[in-house]
Amino acid sequence: MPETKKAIHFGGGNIGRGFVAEFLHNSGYEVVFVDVMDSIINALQEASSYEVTEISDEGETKFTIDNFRAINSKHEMPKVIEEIATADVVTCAVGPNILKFIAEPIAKGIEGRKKSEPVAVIACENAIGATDTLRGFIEGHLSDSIKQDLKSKARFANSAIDRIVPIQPADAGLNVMIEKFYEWCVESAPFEGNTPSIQGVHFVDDLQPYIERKLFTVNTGHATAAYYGHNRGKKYIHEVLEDEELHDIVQNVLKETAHLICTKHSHISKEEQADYVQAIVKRISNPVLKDNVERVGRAPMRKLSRKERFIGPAAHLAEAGEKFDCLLGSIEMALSFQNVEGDEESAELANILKDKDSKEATSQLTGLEESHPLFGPVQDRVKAVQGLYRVDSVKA
Ligand SMILES: NC(=O)C1=CN([C@@H]2O[C@H](COP(=O)(O)OP(=O)(O)OC[C@H]3O[C@@H](n4cnc5c(N)ncnc54)[C@H](O)[C@@H]3O)[C@@H](O)[C@H]2O)C=CC1
Ligand SMILES: O=P(O)(O)OC[C@H]1O[C@](O)(CO)[C@@H](O)[C@@H]1O
Repeated sequence: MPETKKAIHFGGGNIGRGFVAEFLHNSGYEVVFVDVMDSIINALQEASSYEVTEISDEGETKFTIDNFRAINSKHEMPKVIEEIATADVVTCAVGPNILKFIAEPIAKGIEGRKKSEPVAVIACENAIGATDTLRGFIEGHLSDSIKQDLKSKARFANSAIDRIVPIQPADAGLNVMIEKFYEWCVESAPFEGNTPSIQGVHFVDDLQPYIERKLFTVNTGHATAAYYGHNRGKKYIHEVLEDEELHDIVQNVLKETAHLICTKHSHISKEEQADYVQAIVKRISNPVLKDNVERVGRAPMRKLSRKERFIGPAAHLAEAGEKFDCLLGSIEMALSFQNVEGDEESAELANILKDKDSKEATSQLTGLEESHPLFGPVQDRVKAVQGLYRVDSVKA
């Protein structure tokens, strides 16, 4: 009998249970969830299965996920390390800011590797180069000798992951309702011909066009809808898209990023990108998802950072002397996403905008250099949100 494959997955949240674990399970892996939230781990330890419901225009399809275990890394870190030492795959969907916290057990599992085959490490976060970032943190915990021969112990592949998983109803327990559409692209080169077998994953030679197209279309459009929607008092994303003015704003922002994507990645034609944009707008307009603007807008400081969905494309466009004023509107709305209940970054953003002058705030929030052609236009939006035009001009 063939040996069962084992995947360790950090983050038993929405995308973890609903997407990553579903694919791993359907590909024959035993999934070991690792999380720090007692309620999720206890529920996973008590359950023998849960349900993933895919929803689309054609109706619902239910999948049962079983063959999993769960470990609470807050209390049982040695067990986590032990599991990684014998795993085939390690994935995570914890949020880009959490990668540094999961690096140490992965490093220790790699140090204590008991399998002759290297473990495949794939971070499933909405960020460019998330696996590279995780690898950097992992290497900080590895001995020099292991680092020199890391390829024989672990292979690291970046990925782009796209599927909308809204906040689940309070009584859903472990069950997850998820859109039917998915895209999970993973770099193939790090595996040197021996890619892990995960059904539904699209292994690609060059991830850059996929991750940029995804982040600068799906996430730019979605977050634009969220921030404008929050500003206009909308509750759900589909309500934002039902508003004609806001719908046009989202489409116009995506015209700017489409121009960038087609210019930068010449094999993506204007027609192909236009179709992709309309498919995305249709996805995010789906009322069945009942996706809250606060969920989609969560973590505004991460979303305003240098390589992310607004500053990333706007900086490229500004450098090329191209139009980016619709993206500036999204940036201004993101800056206005302050003190939202349950969102720590939105409170920190409010404090920065209150305590710092516009130059310091622009620099801290966006990571742009003052000499960058985008700096001035963003600083103007920062000033507008601060309502400090006169104070700033006195300071300058
Ligand atoms: N929800 C979505 O539609 C999509 C989310 N993503 C990405 O997936 C990631 C996770 O998103 P969601 O699942 O929506 O969030 P979530 O909040 O539902 O899940 C995150 C999970 O990580 C856990 N966690 C936090 N710190 C941890 C640690 N130190 N060790 C282990 N687990 C830890 C949390 O307890 C939580 O269960 C994010 O990077 C997000 O950008 C990507 C595509 C779609
Ligand atoms: O934490 P983030 O970056 O908002 O990730 C969730 C986003 O990813 C998406 O699922 C798109 O794949 C959107 O639903 C959502 O806006």
